[in-house]
Amino acid sequence: MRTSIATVSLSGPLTEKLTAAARAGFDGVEIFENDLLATPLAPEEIRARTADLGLSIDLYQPMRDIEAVPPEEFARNLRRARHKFELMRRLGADTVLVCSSVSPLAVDDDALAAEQLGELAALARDFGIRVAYEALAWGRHVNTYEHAWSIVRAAGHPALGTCLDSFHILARGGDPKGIADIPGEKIFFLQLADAPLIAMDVLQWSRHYRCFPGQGGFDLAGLLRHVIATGYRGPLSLEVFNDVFRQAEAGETAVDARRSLLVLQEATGLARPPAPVVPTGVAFAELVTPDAAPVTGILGALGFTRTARHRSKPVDLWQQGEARVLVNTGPAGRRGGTVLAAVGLESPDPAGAARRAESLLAPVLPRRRAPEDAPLDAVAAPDGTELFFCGTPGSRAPQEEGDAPEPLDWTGDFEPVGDKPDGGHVTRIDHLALTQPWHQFDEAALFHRSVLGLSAQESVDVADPYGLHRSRAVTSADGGVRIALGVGPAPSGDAARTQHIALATDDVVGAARRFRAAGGRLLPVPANYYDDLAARFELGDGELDTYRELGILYDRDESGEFRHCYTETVGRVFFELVQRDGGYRGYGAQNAPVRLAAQHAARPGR
Ligand SMILES: O=C(O)c1ccc(O)c(O)c1
Ligand SMILES: [Mg+2]
Repeated sequence: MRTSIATVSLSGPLTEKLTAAARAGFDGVEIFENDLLATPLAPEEIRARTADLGLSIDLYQPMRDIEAVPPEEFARNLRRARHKFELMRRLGADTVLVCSSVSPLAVDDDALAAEQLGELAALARDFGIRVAYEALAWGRHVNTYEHAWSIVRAAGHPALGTCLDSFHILARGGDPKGIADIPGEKIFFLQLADAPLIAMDVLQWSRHYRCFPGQGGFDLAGLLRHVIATGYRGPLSLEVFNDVFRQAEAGETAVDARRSLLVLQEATGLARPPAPVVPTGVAFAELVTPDAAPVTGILGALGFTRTARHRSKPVDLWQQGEARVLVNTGPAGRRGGTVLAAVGLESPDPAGAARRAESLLAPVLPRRRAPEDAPLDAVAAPDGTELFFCGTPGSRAPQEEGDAPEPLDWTGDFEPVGDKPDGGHVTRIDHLALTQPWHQFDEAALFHRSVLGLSAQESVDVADPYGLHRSRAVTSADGGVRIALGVGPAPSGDAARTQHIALATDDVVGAARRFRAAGGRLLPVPANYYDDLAARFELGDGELDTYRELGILYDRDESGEFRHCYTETVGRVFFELVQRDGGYRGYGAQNAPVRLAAQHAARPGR
């Protein structure tokens, strides 16, 4: 089916919105009246511009407060409509959206509404235009899709149909089953928007918090199935009023938007992108840094050993158990300080994972970053983190003739340096925590969920001394891959977007002691935290003292316990040591405000 996006969903002047929509691969746009009023382009120029970009103008909107009004008012409305129909003729747009009246002049009289909408449709038909009548959730008398449809049916005019908008239907708790009662050819337009499930005034909710399908809590796939069943074959159009998208870069938002539609189309059988290939583990985390010493000092104190060096680049492999950290001092590090620039994901089918990613519009990175590198498939996540699809441990290039020569084992690029591991306490990477740019949190969650096939957990808010920090983990079923996506208080520059590598250990006390004995500095935690811990939990003898001494934080849920502590921060990056016991699945969110405050306090200059 054709895809479309409302210009109100994107930021910038109309021309930028159109370019962004076209580049992201949309087939058409809904032009919002405000965008038209504000552009210096004549309607004919907009028409030419959209045509050049390969876009159709699928809808002009909105026309407001038309129906169920006294005759003299309706005469004025028709005059207004005639102007707009003339404009639409110049634009080359053939469908206009009329939303249900919010005017105090409107009366609760369906017969009058039907009669006047019929008259409007008769006028529209003279211009070759169709009228799509939409129930706003806060319409004065008409606020459900069933009601709007019953008026359209009563009017019985071929140029009058209805426009369904998922937000208005689902925000009021409407049942989309009834959509099946509408003949497909009378659904003139379909607008799709999701929204987070928050209790608030429906108009404010609609105008500020809509989001793209899959980013909120509505069952859009369920609704869409009902619409498809009617035989509707018009565009799937995104109409998303959102305060963040109004500010974010239009090109990025448009890609996020199109990805959301692809995922929705997949969920409803309208599209068949390559199936997701869920990663099974973290092959490596790669730090890029202008100066290796601070990072390798921490890694060494944590018990990591430099086991190998890249054959041709200034990249070292530091390893402990199954945890592998690459330290790259190449040119990239001279730009942005110390950052977690790349993640290697172990995949049972790296090429399939890459095909999935590409089909969902993930930017594909060159397979070889240098001629001597193993040709790994890689894509960029929304925050720019490079994701490499690596083979699973032990996987080799297919050896038989005709097989693609894929050296899936990236470690082949590395030459052992002979240093032997000396027995630290770290076993593997438990999770990676990546703070996202302020405007990309929802996009990042949808990206990791849909592109990588990970499951998104509940989003949690934690207090930071300078604002709120939101966090949402995306994980594989067995916890082999866990990525905690976060977003800090806005506006936060790149430097404030911390990233951390959480390292699993079976003995966090031993690991912390080893780190300290080797000269590492753990994040100090205030005494008040431990007084509170004593009040909340009955811990064993001496346990609390040990935690207090080392700065270990503690949490417990129904299924298990969590103990964790933090290193100092280098550039944007720090490390966490975590010990999970029992089936604890969280990340210590309860402790995050204390940790965030301690990190602020530890910043140089405070
Ligand atoms: O918020 C509004 O006014 C508005 C306008 C047009 C729409 O299609 C809509 O869903 C809402
Ligand atoms: Mg709408």
